[in-house]
Order: sequence, then structure tokens, then C-alpha cells
Amino acid sequence: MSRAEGAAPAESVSPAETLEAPPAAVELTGVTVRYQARGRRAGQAVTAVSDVSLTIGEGEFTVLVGPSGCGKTTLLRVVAGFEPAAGGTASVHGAPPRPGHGTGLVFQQPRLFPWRTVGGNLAFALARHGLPRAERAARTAELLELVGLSGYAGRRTWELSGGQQQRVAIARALAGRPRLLLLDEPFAALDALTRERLQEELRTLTARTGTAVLFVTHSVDEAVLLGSRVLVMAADPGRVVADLPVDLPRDAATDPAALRGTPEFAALRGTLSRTLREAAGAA
Ligand SMILES: Nc1ncnc2c1ncn2[C@@H]1O[C@H](COP(=O)(O)OP(=O)(O)OP(=O)(O)O)[C@@H](O)[C@H]1O
Repeated sequence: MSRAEGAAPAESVSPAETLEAPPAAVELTGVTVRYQARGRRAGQAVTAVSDVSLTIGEGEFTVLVGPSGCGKTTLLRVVAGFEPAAGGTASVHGAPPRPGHGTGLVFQQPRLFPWRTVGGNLAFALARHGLPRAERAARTAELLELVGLSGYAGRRTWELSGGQQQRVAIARALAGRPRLLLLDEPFAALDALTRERLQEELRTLTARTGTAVLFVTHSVDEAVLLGSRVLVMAADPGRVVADLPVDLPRDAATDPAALRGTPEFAALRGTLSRTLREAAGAA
């Protein structure tokens, strides 16, 4: 038997299999960021993060935790396109990060314009995203419905509670229909009950819109409750030292309070606390 006769028939490849996988929501490869120090160390370069590689898939909810100063905000700023990397490469949906392009940002403080109404704040964001004036009112109503503030368009921002203001900030971040939401300790300044409500709402609405999320927090509880995955960073220099999957049953019917009471939640919480302590010790 000739070699050709005995060879297995060539595998047929369907057209779908030849298509390339879509780019990840975020792809960082060997990212290093340096700042110029001020004060007594003026002139010296501070390496804020060093050689960070990570991938965030479409629609994935990733949480970033780590001791103070380990570079969480810096990494978020790189992904947002505000901070250039001194080394390595960063991409968001396959393109270099650009501020306001495909990403929405939420900070610890809502940072709303106090001289505008709630609707005015959202209309301003919609205008920046190029939405025609005639379509802004309808989209504003849609965004407010998404964050549970239907009917609040005419309110002044200073008439709202801290939690309501943060809901408006989330609506504003969603104005450009971003496929990636970046949140830097968005609920840290809120009381416990409001924080819990907003955690639940954020989880539900990002699942509904299919938005990928990169969420920074200092709270172990919040990280396990929200993340489908938690990245742990250590400092000096800032780097990712652990990548913990969070595999908890989480459908629309799952009550977060019940989830918190499960042994699985407690075990993950324990693992994350231990990893964080080790990361703080490793700095
Ligand atoms: N603009 C800047 N100029 C100089 N150094 C900076 C600047 N921004 C951040 N750094 C330094 O870079 C490092 C990382 O800071 P970053 O704010 O990213 O940390 P973080 O993990 O978000 O901290 P925290 O949890 O306290 O908010 C720190 O050592 C910080 O002092």
C-alpha cells in the first residue's frame, strides 16, 4: 500500500471554523507604566505596573483587587486610553484604547454637572457621542429606565441621594452603548444598603446588555459577589499575582443575600482574603 493510499482523508474544514475568533474586550500584553515622581524623589521614574498581561472576554465581569498603590487605577487608565504604556501593548476590542471609544467610565464620585438636570447630564453625554438632538429625549428615558430612575429626567442632580447620583453616572457611562464598562470603586462612598442594591442592579444590567466589565474594589465581599473572575494584584511594582475564577450559581432568580449565605460563597471569600493577604505581604 502506497503512503498516499494509506493516508487518512484530509479533514474537511467548515467555513465557520476558518473564521478568526473575535477580539477580546481587553487584551494587555506585558504592559508596564511609569510615572515621573514628584517631591523628594523628583526626577526618578516610579514603575506603577510592570509586565501585566491579561485578557478579558466579551461580556465577562472581571474584578480587580489589591493593596493600596498596587496600580489598579493605573491599569484602568491604560484600558480607558488615558495612560500610555511605557512597554507592552494594550487593545480594546482589537484596537488601541482611545478615551470614550467603546468604553464607559464610572468613578468613586459621580462627577455630574450640578448646573444641569439629570436629563441634561445625559443629553450632554449623548451629544458627545453624536446622537442627533431629536433622539436624545427617548434615549435619555431608556437609560434612566435601565438604572431604575424613570421619571427623574427633570430633577436637579443635587436633589438626588448619593446612590441615585451614582445611578445617573452609570447611565451616563452607558450613553455611548459601550461594550466595556470600567468602574473604579464606584460604590465605595455609599451606605451598605444602597451599595448592595446597586451591586445587584449593575450585575443585572450588564448581563442584560452583554457589556464586559472591569471593576476595581477594595471589598472582598463585593469582588466575590460581582465577579465571574477576580484578579489580585501586588505592589512594588504593580503586577497581577492571582486569577481566581468565581463559579457561583447566578441567574436572575438568585438572591444575593441567599448567595452570600452559601458555603461556596464563604469558601471563595476565604480564598480571596488569604490571597490578598499574601499579595500584601509580597509587596
Ligand atoms: N500621576 C502620578 N504620578 C506619579 N505617581 C503616580 C501617579 N499616579 C499613580 N502613581 C503611583 O503609581 C502607583 C500606583 O497607583 P494607583 O493609583 O494606580 O494604585 P491603586 O492600586 O489604584 O491605589 P488605591 O487602591 O490606593 O486607589 C502608586 O505608587 C502611586 O503613587
